Amino acid sequence: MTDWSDPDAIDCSDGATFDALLDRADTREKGHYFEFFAEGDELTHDPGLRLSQHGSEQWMGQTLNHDPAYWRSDTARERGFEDVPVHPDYLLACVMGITVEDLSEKGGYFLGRTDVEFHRSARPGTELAVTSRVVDTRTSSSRPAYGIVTWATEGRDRETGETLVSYQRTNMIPRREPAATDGGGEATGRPDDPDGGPDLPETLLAPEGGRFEDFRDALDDAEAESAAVAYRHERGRTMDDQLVAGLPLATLNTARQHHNRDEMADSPSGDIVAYGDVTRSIALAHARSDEATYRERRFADERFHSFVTLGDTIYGFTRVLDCDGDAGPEAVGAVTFEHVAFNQDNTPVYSGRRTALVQRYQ
Ligand SMILES: CC(C)(COP(=O)(O)OP(=O)(O)OC[C@H]1O[C@@H](n2cnc3c(N)ncnc32)[C@H](O)[C@@H]1OP(=O)(O)O)[C@@H](O)C(=O)NCCC(=O)NCCSC(=O)C[C@](C)(O)C(=O)O
Repeated sequence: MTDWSDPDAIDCSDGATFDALLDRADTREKGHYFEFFAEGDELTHDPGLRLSQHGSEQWMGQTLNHDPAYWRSDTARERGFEDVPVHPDYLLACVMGITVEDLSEKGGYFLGRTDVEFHRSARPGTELAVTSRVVDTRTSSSRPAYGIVTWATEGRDRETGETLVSYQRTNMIPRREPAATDGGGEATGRPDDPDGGPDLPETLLAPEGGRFEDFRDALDDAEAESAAVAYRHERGRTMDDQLVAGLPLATLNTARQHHNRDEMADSPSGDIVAYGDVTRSIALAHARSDEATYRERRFADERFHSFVTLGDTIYGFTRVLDCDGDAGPEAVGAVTFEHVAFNQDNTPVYSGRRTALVQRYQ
């Protein structure tokens, strides 16, 4: 009779026997299926994460976000920070990263996010406390293997209890008992146009520079010429392993989509995909490199339209929607942009509206 306490009871040299053994073993599952979530449920996310200067600098370097206020104390102070804070994209990615184990580790893709508000900046060393509330659940009509869940999430400073950032995000989440298989067709790669809104005019203007007045003057010119203020950014960034797998893991984002090629081979994307926050941060970096950003304010209507996989290159396109000269301190004005990230085939992969305070000419 086999002695099951014998360390040699598992014969690793015999592939077929081991295969049969795996077949009989239950898998201790991670994450939750769609059915787990009920509207109104509150979840406290336990993974500890301390925002670090290294993490922030690594994120900024890899995503091309080079705003000196997040690297250097002299510029940080000039811009009204007490000290060098972590970059807001890193903060947001970390707050979301540590929710993944509870909310979306089971799989299914990040579809969109809205009402992203930065309440205060965070210093390196801040320990996070993150909670989420289930806002909405519904089954997907086009992809019966999935449900669609929306959560409201708040990231706080664990020591002071102050809210740092809050948002609502929506994911596809696999159903425990899918109505059918995947059910959906290939992603179209075309952004939805929920309003069926008008196309952009023929004439697209670019602002002369990156200061508040440049955006305001461009909008005034565009109105006079029935044009739009919309332009491309020159830089591109090819998705390598560090971006696709490394950065999400550094934020404790355990979604298999980013680091398990084996599991993802049978998924709708067929391969690992970039964390949405990495893709968006790269496109925003391209846009910020063409503007004198003072402070990030808020994001709305963020959508992830198509997969980004290893080897794809991310470019940015920006449209200026609005300028508000009365917002924020005297030396700045608020500009609302629509940013689109697109790949080497000009396929949009992300879009979202962003309001930032932008410096004026002194
Ligand atoms: C997923 C794909 C294949 C679906 O492609 P499709 O052609 O089926 O597309 P769809 O029409 O855009 O959407 C399917 C359903 O979702 C709904 N929907 C869509 N957007 C929203 C939204 N914002 N709010 C509410 N609902 C939304 C939409 O209304 C529809 O509902 P229906 O099935 O009942 O008709 C396609 O959209 C795609 O390729 N998207 C890109 C996904 C992606 O790469 N996301 C980022 C990476 S995953 C990630 O970062 C993971 C993370 C952060 O780690 C982690 O959550 O754990």
